[in-house]
Amino acid sequence: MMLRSIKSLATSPSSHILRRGYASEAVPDRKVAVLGAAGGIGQPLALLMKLNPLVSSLALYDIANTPGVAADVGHINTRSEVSGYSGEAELGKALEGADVVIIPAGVPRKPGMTRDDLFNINAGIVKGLCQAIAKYCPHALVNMISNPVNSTVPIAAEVFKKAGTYDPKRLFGVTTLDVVRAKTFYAGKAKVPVAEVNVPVVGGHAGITILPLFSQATPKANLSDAEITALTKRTQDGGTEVVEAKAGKGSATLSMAYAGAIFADACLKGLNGAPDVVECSYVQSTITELPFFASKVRLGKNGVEEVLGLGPLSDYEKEGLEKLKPELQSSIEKGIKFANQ
Ligand SMILES: NC(=O)C1=CN([C@@H]2O[C@H](COP(=O)(O)OP(=O)(O)OC[C@H]3O[C@@H](n4cnc5c(N)ncnc54)[C@H](O)[C@@H]3O)[C@@H](O)[C@H]2O)C=CC1
Ligand SMILES: O=C([O-])CC(=O)C(=O)O
Repeated sequence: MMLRSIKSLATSPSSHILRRGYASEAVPDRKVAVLGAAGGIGQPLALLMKLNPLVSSLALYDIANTPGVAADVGHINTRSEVSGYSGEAELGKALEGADVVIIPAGVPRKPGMTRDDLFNINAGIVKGLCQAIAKYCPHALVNMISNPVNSTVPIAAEVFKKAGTYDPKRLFGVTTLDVVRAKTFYAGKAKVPVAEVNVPVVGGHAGITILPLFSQATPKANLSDAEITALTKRTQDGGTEVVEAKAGKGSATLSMAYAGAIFADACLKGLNGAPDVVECSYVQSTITELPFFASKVRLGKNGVEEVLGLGPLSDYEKEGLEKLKPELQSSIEKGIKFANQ
């Protein structure tokens, strides 16, 4: 309740003094760092995090072009102080004191590529960034966006293990865009208000490893098996749909920034002690035999508070779950092997 009233104060144009007076007491200071902040996702994500009243300090890091993004975003009259950091020598300063680190650094797909085709370049980028996180902000919650998420999260875990800083409660693969898509597509097909829709999406974040659980979607709708199959396929191929539409100019950036901002906001709310913060995320998990798996996760003051189970699955979803396991397992193993060589 208190948080909500502060939020409305923070968005009221005449609230500067009130906001300073109350917000510093009621809303803790939180530093968020975005790594890859000058990119297609990074820029709109920086904007959305600048609009988030839970953020007091926003650090924007990239290998180049960050001063311009930081100067631009920094003129927006919201709570957070913005600073830009460019080049590896400034990475430590960007990370120091961060509560949440969001990583959209790395190359995106072009038509005809799979997410796994990005492995060779992005694995090394993520490894280097995670080594710096282990050094400069080992307790931060890490939100991994860089693809292939199915492998980059296991890479991050191995880097943190080697550094002696690994805490599985603090490492998240961002799969929120799959949920965002599933909600949009379901609302369209079921003709229900999109703002009311909930659909868990489990598994991983590539092709058939993305498993939307439309049998658990609310509000309930009587969709045929053929409609559920088509919705499932569209959700699994959502990224490819955007890659093809952009025709060589990259992959989803705006919808991803939106999804990334929702997930980071949930992490911040959890850190601040808000109750019942639940989002799907790809985390270390024991709900299947796979060591990393996306499912609903309850977020709290230390990151993951509870990894929630899958709930009842339809026969179609049970089949999808079995089909995805070999691919997800091999992407996990590929990440672990890379990090340890
Ligand atoms: N998890 C998800 O649902 C999604 C993930 N992605 C992934 O996000 C990543 C970024 O996508 P875009 O922003 O479209 O790419 P982009 O190429 O527009 O931006 C990437 C940024 O990363 C920066 N970068 C490269 N190496 C870096 C390093 N060592 N440290 C810091 N920054 C570095 C680049 O300078 C660039 O500004 C891709 O791997 C893409 O596949 C994209 C959409 C959805
Ligand atoms: O498809 C891609 O390459 C980017 C991505 O992960 C998504 O849009 O879901």
